[in-house]
Amino acid sequence: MNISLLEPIGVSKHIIDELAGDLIAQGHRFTYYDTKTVDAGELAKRSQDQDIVIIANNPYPAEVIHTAERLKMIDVSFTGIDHVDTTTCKSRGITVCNAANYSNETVAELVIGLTIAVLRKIPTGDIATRVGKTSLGLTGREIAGRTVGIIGTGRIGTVTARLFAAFGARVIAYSRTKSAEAERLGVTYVTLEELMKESDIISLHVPSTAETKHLINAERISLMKTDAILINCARGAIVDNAALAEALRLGKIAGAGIDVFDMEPPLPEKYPLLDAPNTILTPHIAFASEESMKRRAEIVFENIRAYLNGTPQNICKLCSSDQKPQKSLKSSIS
Ligand SMILES: NC(=O)C1=CN([C@@H]2O[C@H](COP(=O)(O)OP(=O)(O)OC[C@H]3O[C@@H](n4cnc5c(N)ncnc54)[C@H](O)[C@@H]3O)[C@@H](O)[C@H]2O)C=CC1
Ligand SMILES: O=C(O)C(=O)CO
Repeated sequence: MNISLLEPIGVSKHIIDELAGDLIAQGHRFTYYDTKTVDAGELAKRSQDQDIVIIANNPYPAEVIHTAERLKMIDVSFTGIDHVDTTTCKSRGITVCNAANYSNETVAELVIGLTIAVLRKIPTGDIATRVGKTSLGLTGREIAGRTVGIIGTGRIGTVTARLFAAFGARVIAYSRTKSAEAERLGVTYVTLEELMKESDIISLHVPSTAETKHLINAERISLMKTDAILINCARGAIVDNAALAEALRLGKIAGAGIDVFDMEPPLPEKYPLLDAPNTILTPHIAFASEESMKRRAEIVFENIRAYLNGTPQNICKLCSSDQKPQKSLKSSIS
């Protein structure tokens, strides 16, 4: 088989060589590209004559998939596969796998970090200290005793629930599928409306699909308490970010911690959240730790071995339209 890693995945060439060693020994041809590309034409060139490709950040659109006539498997070194044209993959019978589980703790820890940074006004405190000011006006709030609402209790949402529970928060959740682990931790499932109304801290952990686009819109934001905060380490499209920025500016909610946007950073100068008050922005780094980078490289190569052995793992649902929106939890838990 021709196997190509089309762009770097956050570990050194040395680690990639080690991970690809047994595939090469078995007679597979492995190609490694160490330059990033955002150009679909170049991506198509790199994909030509390949049976299996490993991808990362770059969108993998229909035009690229169509030209890669031999393609059988796309190994996405991400958790989210929203940048891959899964409809075309489905029609071509191409298997799409992801790197599920590689960054559960890493993402959940950034959620906690952003929450504390917003509640305790850490960036403002940092600036105040450097310009010789006092702690005046920097009284923060604790996580302990607050209600945290987790939207999407899958792999990352469940770890996030565990960390918040360890801080002494009451954790409630809304999710298409319930997590037995979350329930064991004492998480209570509620409707989305109840979650929006009752939570002091809301953290998003659903994938970006047609159903979750602007799940958090102006109407739902208006249900939030005026002293509540929103954390988004999932995908930008899940939130109507113009509506969020407006709510922050008008003081309808108290703050936000945002790692993901409608586009990948760098953000345009006029991006709505850039001047929103009490808001901390990070440039899509929730996934990125030394530990998670190593894990995801191992997982993508395990995915290839499993596929070649006829026991594929981490296969993704290929069409978001397969997923039914959740109207109320009772009617849709699977
Ligand atoms: N900012 C970052 O660096 C990273 C972001 N992510 C994002 O986090 C997302 C979640 O990852 P995992 O927890 O591994 O996914 P997962 O598939 O384990 O969990 C997703 C959860 O969302 C629920 N869900 C899906 N559609 C829903 C809907 N319409 N309404 C209610 N619930 C719904 C599912 O039932 C499931 O419980 C990824 O899809 C990705 O977009 C993941 C890794 C890093
Ligand atoms: O793994 C993911 O889904 C990510 O967002 C990594 O950037």
